[in-house]
Amino acid sequence: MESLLNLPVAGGGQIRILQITDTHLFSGKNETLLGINTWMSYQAVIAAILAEQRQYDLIVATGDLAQDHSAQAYQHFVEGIAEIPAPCVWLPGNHDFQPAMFSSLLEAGISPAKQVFLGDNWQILLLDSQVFGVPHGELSDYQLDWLERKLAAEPERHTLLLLHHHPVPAGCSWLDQHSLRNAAELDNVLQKFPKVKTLVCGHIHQELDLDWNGRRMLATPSTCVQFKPHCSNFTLDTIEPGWRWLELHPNGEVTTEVCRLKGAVFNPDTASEGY
Ligand SMILES: Nc1ncnc2c1ncn2[C@@H]1O[C@@H]2COP(=O)(O)O[C@H]2[C@H]1O
Ligand SMILES: [Fe+2]
Repeated sequence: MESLLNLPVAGGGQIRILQITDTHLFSGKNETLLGINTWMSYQAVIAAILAEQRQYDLIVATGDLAQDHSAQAYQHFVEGIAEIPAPCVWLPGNHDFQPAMFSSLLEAGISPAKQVFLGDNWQILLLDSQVFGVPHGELSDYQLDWLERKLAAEPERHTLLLLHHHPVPAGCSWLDQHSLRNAAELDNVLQKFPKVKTLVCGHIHQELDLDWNGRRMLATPSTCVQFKPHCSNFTLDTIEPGWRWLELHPNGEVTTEVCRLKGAVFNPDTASEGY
């Protein structure tokens, strides 16, 4: 688990990251979540990413990759991601089953590294905020200590911090009960490290770009169902599945954009009340 991935960066030092999140895949490729076939929407997202012809140095998968705990679901994830010519790293979400996730992804050559050096200026740290069996998140003392050690050991590097659960209210009260419960403890650690300016999460199935005590907190659409922003009760959105690219600049700045599929091909069952 302590393994470090050290990736060279070509050209002018710009680092190009692709974020894929909340694929919610099943063991069967015909299974659906709230009316959307998650394998088909994932495949459509991968095809759209390839059609854009952007180059990536790294893919980050930010949790809820499987919906049913099965090894096959993780193998389906690999089948899709293998089409994009870049290494991939991952972290778990509330729905993931880490024994199957770890071994299926490792067997496919996907590194379990939770620290990635990208050239000389940047690192990516991936946190595990899963509390097994419940939708909300929490960072264990081990995770918080690990984070502090990794940040303290690399004071010159800019750090992009990834975790599944949102540490700041998203504005949907039904989702905010499932947020990172001990965000204040994360904040305490990060206050010592002002070079951590950007956090990226998944989980809330919507695009978000908020300030969190002077840091930027980004959230990204799922590759399947979308949740409607600013709703108190569970509400699906009919906006298309998506993904995010990020460019990390040598001076610590981050450029980013969310992209979505075109055309209303994947229509969720808006009458459903949860899962
Ligand atoms: N109707 C609901 N009310 C509250 N939470 C829900 C509802 N339906 C699903 N959830 C949980 O909310 C979570 C938000 O995103 P997840 O994909 O992690 O998984 C979801 C479920 O665990
Ligand atoms: Fe989640």
